[in-house]
Amino acid sequence: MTPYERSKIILRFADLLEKHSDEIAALETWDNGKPHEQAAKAEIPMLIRLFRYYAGWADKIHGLTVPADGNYHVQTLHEPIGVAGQIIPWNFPLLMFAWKVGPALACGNTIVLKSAEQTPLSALYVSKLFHEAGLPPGVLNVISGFGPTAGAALASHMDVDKLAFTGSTETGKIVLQMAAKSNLKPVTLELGGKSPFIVCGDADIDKAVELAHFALFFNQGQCCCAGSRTYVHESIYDEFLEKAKARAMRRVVGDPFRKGVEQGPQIDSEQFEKILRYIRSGVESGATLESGGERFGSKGYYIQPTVFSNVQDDMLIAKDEIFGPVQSILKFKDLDEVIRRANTTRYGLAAGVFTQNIDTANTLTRALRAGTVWINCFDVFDAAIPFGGYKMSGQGREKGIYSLNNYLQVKAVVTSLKKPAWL
Ligand SMILES: NC(=O)c1ccc[n+]([C@@H]2O[C@H](COP(=O)([O-])OP(=O)(O)OC[C@H]3O[C@@H](n4cnc5c(N)ncnc54)[C@H](O)[C@@H]3O)[C@@H](O)[C@H]2O)c1
Repeated sequence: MTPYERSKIILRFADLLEKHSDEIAALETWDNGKPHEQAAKAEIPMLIRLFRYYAGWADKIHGLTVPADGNYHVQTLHEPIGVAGQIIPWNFPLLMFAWKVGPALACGNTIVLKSAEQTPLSALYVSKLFHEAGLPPGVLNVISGFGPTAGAALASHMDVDKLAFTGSTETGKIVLQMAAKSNLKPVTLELGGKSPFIVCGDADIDKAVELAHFALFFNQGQCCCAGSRTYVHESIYDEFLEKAKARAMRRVVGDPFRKGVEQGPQIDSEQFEKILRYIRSGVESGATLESGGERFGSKGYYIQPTVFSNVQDDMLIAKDEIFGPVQSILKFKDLDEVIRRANTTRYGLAAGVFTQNIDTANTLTRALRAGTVWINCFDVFDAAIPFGGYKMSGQGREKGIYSLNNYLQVKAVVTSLKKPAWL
Protein backbone atom coordinates (compact mmCIF):
# COMPACT_ATOMS: atom_id res chain seq x y z
CA MET A 1 0.00 0.00 0.00
CA THR A 2 1.11 3.59 -0.38
CA PRO A 3 2.95 5.30 2.48
CA TYR A 4 0.04 7.72 2.90
CA GLU A 5 -2.37 4.80 3.42
CA ARG A 6 -0.01 3.32 6.01
CA SER A 7 0.15 6.67 7.74
CA LYS A 8 -3.65 6.95 7.87
CA ILE A 9 -4.01 3.45 9.38
CA ILE A 10 -1.48 4.26 12.10
CA LEU A 11 -3.29 7.55 12.82
CA ARG A 12 -6.64 5.74 13.01
CA PHE A 13 -5.05 3.25 15.40
CA ALA A 14 -3.82 6.13 17.59
CA ASP A 15 -7.38 7.52 17.64
CA LEU A 16 -8.71 4.11 18.72
CA LEU A 17 -6.08 3.94 21.48
CA GLU A 18 -7.31 7.31 22.69
CA LYS A 19 -10.93 6.22 22.57
CA HIS A 20 -10.21 3.04 24.54
CA SER A 21 -7.54 4.49 26.80
CA ASP A 22 -9.47 3.74 30.03
CA GLU A 23 -9.69 0.02 29.43
CA ILE A 24 -6.16 -0.12 27.98
CA ALA A 25 -4.73 1.50 31.11
CA ALA A 26 -6.70 -0.95 33.26
CA LEU A 27 -5.45 -3.90 31.19
CA GLU A 28 -1.86 -2.69 31.51
CA THR A 29 -2.21 -2.60 35.29
CA TRP A 30 -3.85 -6.05 35.34
CA ASP A 31 -1.08 -7.33 33.14
CA ASN A 32 1.89 -5.85 34.93
CA GLY A 33 0.86 -4.63 38.39
CA LYS A 34 1.99 -1.04 37.79
CA PRO A 35 -0.01 1.80 39.38
CA HIS A 36 -3.09 2.53 37.29
CA GLU A 37 -2.45 6.28 37.53
CA GLN A 38 0.99 5.78 36.02
CA ALA A 39 -0.42 3.72 33.14
CA ALA A 40 -3.32 6.11 32.53
CA LYS A 41 -1.57 9.45 32.91
CA ALA A 42 1.94 8.74 31.66
CA GLU A 43 2.23 5.59 29.58
CA ILE A 44 -0.93 5.48 27.47
CA PRO A 45 -0.48 9.12 26.34
CA MET A 46 3.13 8.27 25.40
CA LEU A 47 1.91 5.24 23.48
CA ILE A 48 -0.53 7.34 21.46
CA ARG A 49 2.05 10.06 20.86
CA LEU A 50 4.59 7.56 19.60
CA PHE A 51 2.26 6.08 17.00
CA ARG A 52 1.31 9.56 15.77
CA TYR A 53 5.00 10.41 15.53
CA TYR A 54 5.71 7.37 13.33
CA ALA A 55 2.54 7.90 11.29
CA GLY A 56 4.17 11.20 10.37
CA TRP A 57 7.30 9.43 9.14
CA ALA A 58 5.53 6.90 6.88
CA ASP A 59 5.35 9.22 3.85
CA LYS A 60 8.71 10.93 4.43
CA ILE A 61 10.99 7.95 3.94
CA HIS A 62 12.87 8.12 0.67
CA GLY A 63 16.25 7.57 -0.92
CA LEU A 64 18.69 9.89 -2.64
CA THR A 65 20.08 10.56 -6.06
CA VAL A 66 23.83 10.20 -5.81
CA PRO A 67 26.47 11.94 -7.94
CA ALA A 68 28.99 9.34 -9.09
CA ASP A 69 31.96 9.32 -11.50
CA GLY A 70 31.10 8.19 -15.03
CA ASN A 71 27.97 8.14 -17.19
CA TYR A 72 25.60 6.82 -14.59
CA HIS A 73 22.38 7.75 -12.91
CA VAL A 74 22.65 6.53 -9.32
CA GLN A 75 19.81 6.38 -6.85
CA THR A 76 19.16 4.71 -3.54
CA LEU A 77 15.86 3.01 -2.76
CA HIS A 78 14.89 2.69 0.90
CA GLU A 79 13.01 -0.60 0.94
CA PRO A 80 11.22 -2.28 3.83
CA ILE A 81 13.50 -4.94 5.29
CA GLY A 82 10.78 -7.63 5.18
CA VAL A 83 9.56 -9.69 8.12
CA ALA A 84 10.57 -8.10 11.42
CA GLY A 85 10.81 -10.44 14.44
CA GLN A 86 10.36 -8.55 17.69
CA ILE A 87 10.77 -9.83 21.25
CA ILE A 88 9.70 -7.58 24.13
CA PRO A 89 9.89 -7.67 27.96
CA TRP A 90 7.26 -7.27 30.67
CA ASN A 91 8.21 -4.01 32.39
CA PHE A 92 6.49 -1.67 29.89
CA PRO A 93 4.40 -4.07 27.80
CA LEU A 94 2.67 -1.43 25.67
CA LEU A 95 5.50 1.07 25.36
CA MET A 96 7.86 -1.68 24.26
CA PHE A 97 5.20 -2.80 21.77
CA ALA A 98 5.04 0.78 20.45
CA TRP A 99 8.81 1.29 20.18
CA LYS A 100 9.00 -1.83 18.02
CA VAL A 101 5.77 -1.75 15.99
CA GLY A 102 5.61 2.00 15.23
CA PRO A 103 8.78 2.32 13.13
CA ALA A 104 8.47 -1.15 11.58
CA LEU A 105 5.00 -0.40 10.21
CA ALA A 106 5.90 3.16 9.17
CA CYS A 107 8.65 1.65 7.01
CA GLY A 108 6.25 -0.86 5.43
CA ASN A 109 7.32 -4.13 7.04
CA THR A 110 5.35 -7.09 8.35
CA ILE A 111 5.84 -8.13 11.96
CA VAL A 112 5.85 -11.17 14.20
CA LEU A 113 6.04 -9.85 17.76
CA LYS A 114 6.40 -12.03 20.84
CA SER A 115 5.24 -10.48 24.09
CA ALA A 116 6.75 -11.48 27.44
CA GLU A 117 5.21 -14.55 29.05
CA GLN A 118 4.34 -12.51 32.18
CA THR A 119 2.41 -9.86 30.24
CA PRO A 120 0.58 -11.15 27.15
CA LEU A 121 -2.69 -9.28 27.64
CA SER A 122 -2.45 -5.66 26.52
CA ALA A 123 -0.50 -6.30 23.29
CA LEU A 124 -3.21 -8.71 22.13
CA TYR A 125 -5.92 -6.18 22.89
CA VAL A 126 -4.31 -3.30 21.02
CA SER A 127 -3.51 -5.53 18.03
CA LYS A 128 -7.23 -6.09 17.65
CA LEU A 129 -7.60 -2.29 17.46
CA PHE A 130 -4.97 -2.21 14.72
CA HIS A 131 -7.14 -4.49 12.61
CA GLU A 132 -10.13 -2.28 13.37
CA ALA A 133 -8.05 0.64 12.08
CA GLY A 134 -7.69 -1.15 8.74
CA LEU A 135 -4.38 -2.99 8.97
CA PRO A 136 -4.64 -5.97 6.58
CA PRO A 137 -4.56 -9.49 8.05
CA GLY A 138 -1.07 -10.92 8.34
CA VAL A 139 0.80 -7.63 8.65
CA LEU A 140 1.01 -7.55 12.44
CA ASN A 141 1.14 -10.95 14.16
CA VAL A 142 1.33 -10.97 17.95
CA ILE A 143 2.17 -14.24 19.62
CA SER A 144 2.20 -15.15 23.29
CA GLY A 145 4.85 -17.63 24.29
CA PHE A 146 7.92 -18.50 26.30
CA GLY A 147 11.43 -17.28 25.51
CA PRO A 148 13.37 -20.49 24.94
CA THR A 149 10.66 -21.85 22.60
CA ALA A 150 8.67 -19.08 20.87
CA GLY A 151 11.39 -16.42 21.27
CA ALA A 152 14.12 -18.78 20.09
CA ALA A 153 12.03 -19.81 17.07
CA LEU A 154 11.85 -16.19 15.98
CA ALA A 155 15.53 -15.45 16.59
CA SER A 156 16.69 -18.47 14.62
CA HIS A 157 14.07 -18.44 11.85
CA MET A 158 15.45 -18.41 8.32
CA ASP A 159 12.55 -16.30 6.99
CA VAL A 160 12.73 -13.56 9.60
CA ASP A 161 14.73 -10.72 8.07
CA LYS A 162 15.40 -8.58 11.14
CA LEU A 163 15.30 -9.11 14.87
CA ALA A 164 14.63 -6.43 17.50
CA PHE A 165 15.03 -7.55 21.08
CA THR A 166 14.51 -5.88 24.45
CA GLY A 167 15.33 -7.75 27.63
CA SER A 168 18.28 -8.87 29.70
CA THR A 169 21.88 -8.75 28.51
CA GLU A 170 22.13 -12.50 29.07
CA THR A 171 19.25 -13.25 26.68
CA GLY A 172 20.49 -10.58 24.26
CA LYS A 173 23.70 -12.59 23.80
CA ILE A 174 21.69 -15.75 23.16
CA VAL A 175 19.45 -14.22 20.48
CA LEU A 176 22.43 -12.56 18.79
CA GLN A 177 24.08 -15.97 18.51
CA MET A 178 20.88 -17.49 17.15
CA ALA A 179 20.64 -14.77 14.52
CA ALA A 180 24.27 -15.34 13.54
CA LYS A 181 23.88 -19.12 13.38
CA SER A 182 20.72 -18.96 11.25
CA ASN A 183 20.46 -16.36 8.47
CA LEU A 184 22.65 -13.55 9.88
CA LYS A 185 19.61 -11.31 10.28
CA PRO A 186 20.56 -7.86 11.62
CA VAL A 187 19.78 -7.49 15.32
CA THR A 188 19.06 -4.48 17.49
CA LEU A 189 19.35 -5.00 21.22
CA GLU A 190 18.01 -2.94 24.13
CA LEU A 191 19.46 -4.55 27.24
CA GLY A 192 20.19 -3.95 30.90
CA GLY A 193 21.74 -1.02 32.69
CA LYS A 194 23.26 0.31 35.91
CA SER A 195 22.86 3.99 35.29
CA PRO A 196 24.65 6.58 37.43
CA PHE A 197 22.70 9.54 38.80
CA ILE A 198 25.28 12.19 39.73
CA VAL A 199 24.36 14.91 42.20
CA CYS A 200 27.00 17.65 42.30
CA GLY A 201 27.69 19.89 45.29
CA ASP A 202 25.90 22.88 43.71
CA ALA A 203 22.69 21.01 42.82
CA ASP A 204 19.27 22.07 44.02
CA ILE A 205 19.09 19.37 46.72
CA ASP A 206 15.33 19.07 47.07
CA LYS A 207 14.83 18.69 43.33
CA ALA A 208 17.74 16.26 43.08
CA VAL A 209 16.32 14.13 45.92
CA GLU A 210 12.93 13.96 44.24
CA LEU A 211 14.34 13.12 40.81
CA ALA A 212 16.84 10.59 42.16
CA HIS A 213 13.92 8.93 43.93
CA PHE A 214 11.86 8.93 40.73
CA ALA A 215 14.85 7.76 38.66
CA LEU A 216 15.17 4.64 40.79
CA PHE A 217 11.71 3.81 42.13
CA PHE A 218 9.62 4.55 39.03
CA ASN A 219 7.80 1.41 37.80
CA GLN A 220 8.75 -0.54 40.96
CA GLY A 221 12.42 -0.05 40.04
CA GLN A 222 11.84 -2.20 36.96
CA CYS A 223 13.41 0.17 34.43
CA CYS A 224 16.37 -0.73 32.25
CA CYS A 225 17.66 2.84 32.64
CA ALA A 226 16.89 3.17 36.38
CA GLY A 227 19.27 5.57 38.13
CA SER A 228 20.53 2.73 40.30
CA ARG A 229 23.81 4.29 41.44
CA THR A 230 23.10 7.61 43.15
CA TYR A 231 26.48 9.40 43.41
CA VAL A 232 26.30 12.36 45.78
CA HIS A 233 29.01 14.95 46.40
CA GLU A 234 30.46 14.75 49.91
CA SER A 235 29.56 18.40 50.68
CA ILE A 236 25.81 17.64 50.52
CA TYR A 237 25.86 13.90 51.19
CA ASP A 238 24.40 13.95 54.73
CA GLU A 239 21.54 16.30 53.89
CA PHE A 240 20.78 14.42 50.67
CA LEU A 241 20.76 11.07 52.46
CA GLU A 242 18.36 12.22 55.18
CA LYS A 243 15.97 13.62 52.59
CA ALA A 244 16.25 10.61 50.24
CA LYS A 245 15.50 8.28 53.14
CA ALA A 246 12.51 10.37 54.24
CA ARG A 247 11.18 10.40 50.68
CA ALA A 248 11.47 6.61 50.35
CA MET A 249 9.65 6.16 53.66
CA ARG A 250 6.80 8.35 52.39
CA ARG A 251 6.42 6.31 49.20
CA VAL A 252 2.89 4.89 48.98
CA VAL A 253 2.92 1.13 48.31
CA GLY A 254 -0.20 -0.95 47.75
CA ASP A 255 -3.04 -1.97 45.46
CA PRO A 256 -2.10 -0.45 42.09
CA PHE A 257 -5.72 0.40 41.35
CA ARG A 258 -6.01 2.58 44.49
CA LYS A 259 -5.70 6.32 43.89
CA GLY A 260 -2.44 7.84 45.15
CA VAL A 261 -0.51 4.55 45.13
CA GLU A 262 3.02 5.06 43.79
CA GLN A 263 4.31 1.50 43.90
CA GLY A 264 2.63 -1.79 43.10
CA PRO A 265 3.98 -5.35 43.30
CA GLN A 266 7.03 -6.67 41.46
CA ILE A 267 6.25 -8.63 38.32
CA ASP A 268 6.60 -12.19 39.66
CA SER A 269 8.00 -14.42 42.39
CA GLU A 270 11.29 -14.86 40.55
CA GLN A 271 12.04 -11.12 40.45
CA PHE A 272 10.69 -10.70 44.00
CA GLU A 273 13.09 -13.35 45.36
CA LYS A 274 15.99 -11.98 43.32
CA ILE A 275 15.51 -8.47 44.72
CA LEU A 276 15.33 -9.74 48.30
CA ARG A 277 18.57 -11.69 47.69
CA TYR A 278 20.27 -8.48 46.52
CA ILE A 279 19.03 -6.64 49.61
CA ARG A 280 20.54 -9.37 51.82
CA SER A 281 23.78 -9.15 49.85
CA GLY A 282 23.88 -5.37 50.43
CA VAL A 283 23.58 -5.85 54.18
CA GLU A 284 26.16 -8.66 54.21
CA SER A 285 28.68 -6.66 52.20
CA GLY A 286 28.57 -3.81 54.74
CA ALA A 287 26.31 -1.17 53.15
CA THR A 288 24.08 0.68 55.63
CA LEU A 289 20.39 -0.15 55.32
CA GLU A 290 18.65 3.22 55.85
CA SER A 291 15.07 2.22 55.13
CA GLY A 292 12.96 -0.72 53.94
CA GLY A 293 14.79 -3.96 53.26
CA GLU A 294 11.89 -6.36 53.56
CA ARG A 295 8.74 -7.58 51.97
CA PHE A 296 5.87 -5.09 52.25
CA GLY A 297 2.83 -6.68 53.91
CA SER A 298 2.22 -10.40 53.80
CA LYS A 299 0.44 -10.90 50.50
CA GLY A 300 1.64 -10.34 46.93
CA TYR A 301 5.10 -9.52 45.64
CA TYR A 302 5.43 -6.11 47.29
CA ILE A 303 8.81 -4.84 48.49
CA GLN A 304 9.44 -1.93 50.86
CA PRO A 305 11.14 1.05 49.22
CA THR A 306 14.74 0.40 50.23
CA VAL A 307 17.64 2.81 50.58
CA PHE A 308 21.28 1.85 51.17
CA SER A 309 24.01 4.34 52.07
CA ASN A 310 27.77 3.81 52.31
CA VAL A 311 27.63 1.75 49.15
CA GLN A 312 31.01 0.92 47.60
CA ASP A 313 31.58 0.39 43.88
CA ASP A 314 32.70 -3.22 44.28
CA MET A 315 29.55 -4.35 46.10
CA LEU A 316 27.14 -6.49 44.09
CA ILE A 317 24.32 -3.99 44.69
CA ALA A 318 26.45 -1.35 42.94
CA LYS A 319 27.45 -3.59 40.04
CA ASP A 320 24.46 -5.74 39.12
CA GLU A 321 21.13 -4.71 37.75
CA ILE A 322 18.69 -5.34 40.64
CA PHE A 323 15.55 -4.30 38.76
CA GLY A 324 13.72 -3.46 41.97
CA PRO A 325 12.99 -0.66 44.47
CA VAL A 326 16.49 -0.53 45.96
CA GLN A 327 18.40 2.77 45.92
CA SER A 328 22.17 2.71 46.43
CA ILE A 329 23.74 5.99 47.55
CA LEU A 330 27.49 6.48 47.05
CA LYS A 331 29.71 9.40 48.09
CA PHE A 332 32.20 11.17 45.78
CA LYS A 333 34.81 13.95 46.17
CA ASP A 334 35.63 15.34 42.72
CA LEU A 335 34.54 15.29 39.10
CA ASP A 336 37.36 13.16 37.65
CA GLU A 337 36.74 10.58 40.32
CA VAL A 338 32.99 10.37 39.72
CA ILE A 339 33.49 10.18 35.94
CA ARG A 340 35.87 7.26 36.36
CA ARG A 341 33.59 5.48 38.81
CA ALA A 342 30.40 6.13 36.84
CA ASN A 343 32.02 4.65 33.72
CA THR A 344 33.38 1.60 35.53
CA THR A 345 30.50 -0.66 34.60
CA ARG A 346 29.78 -3.16 31.86
CA TYR A 347 26.63 -1.17 31.05
CA GLY A 348 26.12 2.19 29.35
CA LEU A 349 22.43 2.86 28.92
CA ALA A 350 21.81 6.21 30.60
CA ALA A 351 23.06 8.73 33.15
CA GLY A 352 21.59 11.58 35.17
CA VAL A 353 23.49 14.75 36.04
CA PHE A 354 22.39 17.26 38.67
CA THR A 355 24.24 20.57 38.75
CA GLN A 356 23.59 24.28 38.26
CA ASN A 357 26.98 24.81 36.62
CA ILE A 358 26.90 24.59 32.82
CA ASP A 359 30.60 23.76 32.58
CA THR A 360 30.23 20.83 34.96
CA ALA A 361 27.20 19.64 32.97
CA ASN A 362 29.11 19.89 29.69
CA THR A 363 32.15 18.06 31.06
CA LEU A 364 30.02 15.21 32.38
CA THR A 365 27.88 15.00 29.23
CA ARG A 366 30.88 14.26 27.05
CA ALA A 367 32.74 12.08 29.54
CA LEU A 368 29.94 9.69 30.46
CA ARG A 369 29.79 6.60 28.28
CA ALA A 370 26.02 6.22 28.03
CA GLY A 371 23.38 6.35 25.30
CA THR A 372 21.36 9.05 27.08
CA VAL A 373 22.47 11.79 29.49
CA TRP A 374 19.66 13.59 31.30
CA ILE A 375 20.68 16.93 32.85
CA ASN A 376 18.53 18.18 35.72
CA CYS A 377 15.83 15.75 34.58
CA PHE A 378 15.41 11.99 34.17
CA ASP A 379 13.33 9.47 32.22
CA VAL A 380 12.29 11.88 29.47
CA PHE A 381 11.05 9.51 26.75
CA ASP A 382 9.74 11.71 23.96
CA ALA A 383 9.00 9.74 20.78
CA ALA A 384 11.61 11.76 18.87
CA ILE A 385 14.50 11.11 21.29
CA PRO A 386 16.70 8.12 20.39
CA PHE A 387 17.26 5.52 23.11
CA GLY A 388 19.81 2.75 23.36
CA GLY A 389 23.00 1.63 25.00
CA TYR A 390 26.78 1.69 24.89
CA LYS A 391 28.72 -1.42 25.87
CA MET A 392 26.64 -4.33 27.16
CA SER A 393 23.47 -2.23 27.29
CA GLY A 394 22.83 -2.98 23.67
CA GLN A 395 23.31 -2.29 20.00
CA GLY A 396 21.50 0.31 17.91
CA ARG A 397 18.94 2.95 18.83
CA GLU A 398 15.17 2.95 19.02
CA LYS A 399 12.71 5.86 18.75
CA GLY A 400 13.15 9.01 16.72
CA ILE A 401 14.60 9.07 13.25
CA TYR A 402 17.25 6.54 14.30
CA SER A 403 14.78 3.67 14.51
CA LEU A 404 13.83 3.91 10.83
CA ASN A 405 17.19 2.58 9.64
CA ASN A 406 16.59 -0.57 11.69
CA TYR A 407 13.68 -1.44 9.43
CA LEU A 408 14.98 -0.43 6.00
CA GLN A 409 17.28 -1.88 3.39
CA VAL A 410 19.21 0.52 1.19
CA LYS A 411 19.37 -0.55 -2.45
CA ALA A 412 21.77 1.27 -4.78
CA VAL A 413 20.47 1.39 -8.33
CA VAL A 414 23.03 2.30 -11.00
CA THR A 415 21.76 3.00 -14.51
CA SER A 416 24.06 3.51 -17.46
CA LEU A 417 23.32 6.76 -19.31
CA LYS A 418 23.72 6.90 -23.10
CA LYS A 419 23.77 10.62 -23.83
CA PRO A 420 23.48 12.52 -20.55
CA ALA A 421 22.67 16.22 -20.96
CA TRP A 422 24.62 16.84 -17.76
CA LEU A 423 26.45 14.86 -15.12
N1 LIG B 1 17.14 -1.56 27.30
C1 LIG B 1 15.85 -1.56 27.39
O1 LIG B 1 15.17 -0.79 26.74
C2 LIG B 1 15.16 -2.52 28.32
C3 LIG B 1 13.80 -2.39 28.50
C4 LIG B 1 13.16 -3.28 29.35
C5 LIG B 1 13.88 -4.28 29.98
N2 LIG B 1 15.18 -4.40 29.78
C6 LIG B 1 15.96 -5.45 30.47
O2 LIG B 1 15.21 -6.68 30.54
C7 LIG B 1 15.51 -7.38 31.74
C8 LIG B 1 14.25 -7.85 32.45
O3 LIG B 1 13.37 -8.47 31.58
P1 LIG B 1 13.22 -10.09 31.47
O4 LIG B 1 13.53 -10.80 32.73
O5 LIG B 1 11.88 -10.32 30.85
O6 LIG B 1 14.36 -10.43 30.44
P2 LIG B 1 14.48 -11.69 29.51
O7 LIG B 1 15.69 -11.40 28.70
O8 LIG B 1 14.41 -12.98 30.23
O9 LIG B 1 13.15 -11.65 28.61
C9 LIG B 1 12.92 -10.68 27.64
C10 LIG B 1 12.19 -11.33 26.49
O10 LIG B 1 13.04 -12.29 25.91
C11 LIG B 1 12.38 -13.55 25.82
N3 LIG B 1 13.36 -14.63 25.96
C12 LIG B 1 13.84 -15.19 27.10
N4 LIG B 1 14.70 -16.18 26.81
C13 LIG B 1 14.79 -16.23 25.46
C14 LIG B 1 15.52 -17.05 24.54
N5 LIG B 1 16.33 -18.02 24.97
N6 LIG B 1 15.38 -16.85 23.22
C15 LIG B 1 14.56 -15.87 22.77
N7 LIG B 1 13.82 -15.09 23.58
C16 LIG B 1 13.94 -15.25 24.91
C17 LIG B 1 11.34 -13.51 26.92
O11 LIG B 1 10.30 -14.42 26.66
C18 LIG B 1 10.90 -12.06 26.86
O12 LIG B 1 9.94 -11.88 25.86
C19 LIG B 1 16.32 -6.42 32.55
O13 LIG B 1 17.65 -6.81 32.57
C20 LIG B 1 16.16 -5.07 31.87
O14 LIG B 1 17.21 -4.19 32.01
C21 LIG B 1 15.85 -3.54 28.96
